[in-house]
Amino acid sequence: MKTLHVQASSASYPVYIGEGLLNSAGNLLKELGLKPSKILIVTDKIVERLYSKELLPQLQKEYDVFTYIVDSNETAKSFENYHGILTYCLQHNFDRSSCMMALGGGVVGDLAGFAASTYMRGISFIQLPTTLLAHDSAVGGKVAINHPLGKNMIGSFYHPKAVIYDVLTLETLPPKERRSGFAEVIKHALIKDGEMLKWLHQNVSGPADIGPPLLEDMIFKGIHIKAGIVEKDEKETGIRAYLNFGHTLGHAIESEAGYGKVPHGDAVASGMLFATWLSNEILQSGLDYGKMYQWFKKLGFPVALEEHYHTDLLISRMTIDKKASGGNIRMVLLQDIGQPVLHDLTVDESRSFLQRWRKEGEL
Ligand SMILES: NC(=O)c1ccc[n+]([C@@H]2O[C@H](COP(=O)([O-])OP(=O)(O)OC[C@H]3O[C@@H](n4cnc5c(N)ncnc54)[C@H](O)[C@@H]3O)[C@@H](O)[C@H]2O)c1
Ligand SMILES: O=C(O)C(=O)C[C@@H](O)[C@H](O)[C@H](O)COP(=O)(O)O
Ligand SMILES: [Zn+2]
Repeated sequence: MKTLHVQASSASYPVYIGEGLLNSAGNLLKELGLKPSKILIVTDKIVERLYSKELLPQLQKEYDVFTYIVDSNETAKSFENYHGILTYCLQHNFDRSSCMMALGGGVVGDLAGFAASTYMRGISFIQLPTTLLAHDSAVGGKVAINHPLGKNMIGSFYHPKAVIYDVLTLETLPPKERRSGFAEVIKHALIKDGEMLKWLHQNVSGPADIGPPLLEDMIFKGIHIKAGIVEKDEKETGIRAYLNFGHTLGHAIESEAGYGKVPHGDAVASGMLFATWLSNEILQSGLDYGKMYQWFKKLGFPVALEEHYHTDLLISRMTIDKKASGGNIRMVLLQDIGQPVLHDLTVDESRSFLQRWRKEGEL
């Protein structure tokens, strides 16, 4: 088992990464000094079927354990499920010393984390990630649900007490979800670490390479980069916005398509291509857009926006992005690999760049 520590301004906690950790979650809780009166495991239908048998028996020996199961996709980050979890906790007499555990990917992590952050003004929360993407979502304390008008619009900053990452669970992760998670791995490399980007490029040339033996290293390196940024800027007053590279357009695609239609990482991959092209246009960064485009294409990411996406509608979604300020759209661009910068564009400029990228960015 490898352990990383996140040392944010308001909280510090361990991230355990290793094989078979779900079986020892009960012992890890004890090591953390947690003695929850009750535990609510929030999970989705697919993950419950695959992994509740690994987690539940040992917890049930010592604790009063309940399970709340949601649909297995982005639509689960809803007001209805948020309300449902809180109601369930009240009905089952959860108190301030109770604990919530998110078993699954970023969807249940964000949903359960937000519920935990507001139930009785905050109860303990543990992340048990089971997707590659969750190397990003389980660390750093952003928790949220979606609004029909925009992604993650209702949320808070609330750190888990620990992240327990059982990498054996990734063996059952479908290729589409591996690819989606790999987008966030690439993002971490692009914004911080040129050497990591080279390593990824050399070792991952197609979808089949997004698996063992590289997965654990990708997770470790990605979390290391993310934790380093969160430690310096927990509440996104500055550099944390770099972690949003590719997300300004990415989130607009997800909400415009309808939640659950486009995997988060696929949308972010399109957004990263646009932001890379834009960096060359605006900052003359000289990034190798062609190489990135061909790599993304081989990996199976959507490299061009499907025609049904209306540019004006995407732009109007981008104006309600959380980074937007003073009516302008704030983009994360790259001066170079590992050198992100924030750049504001007017709505008209954004529209005209997006129109041009849709024509000129497809190779
Ligand atoms: N809070 C953050 O900092 C942060 C960071 C990145 C992404 N996110 C959010 O994370 C969400 C996406 O997370 P995700 O990609 O993990 O999606 P997800 O949680 O929907 O999981 C993807 C799919 O994989 C299935 N699955 C999960 N684990 C599995 C396993 N081990 N084996 C087989 N199937 C498995 C799930 O049932 C689901 O169908 C988005 O809502 C995004 O906004 C949040
Ligand atoms: O942790 C962060 O900060 C991120 O931006 C990580 C992103 O990958 C993630 O998708 C996050 O949920 C986006 O946050 P938002 O503030 O743009 O909703
Ligand atoms: Zn993301």
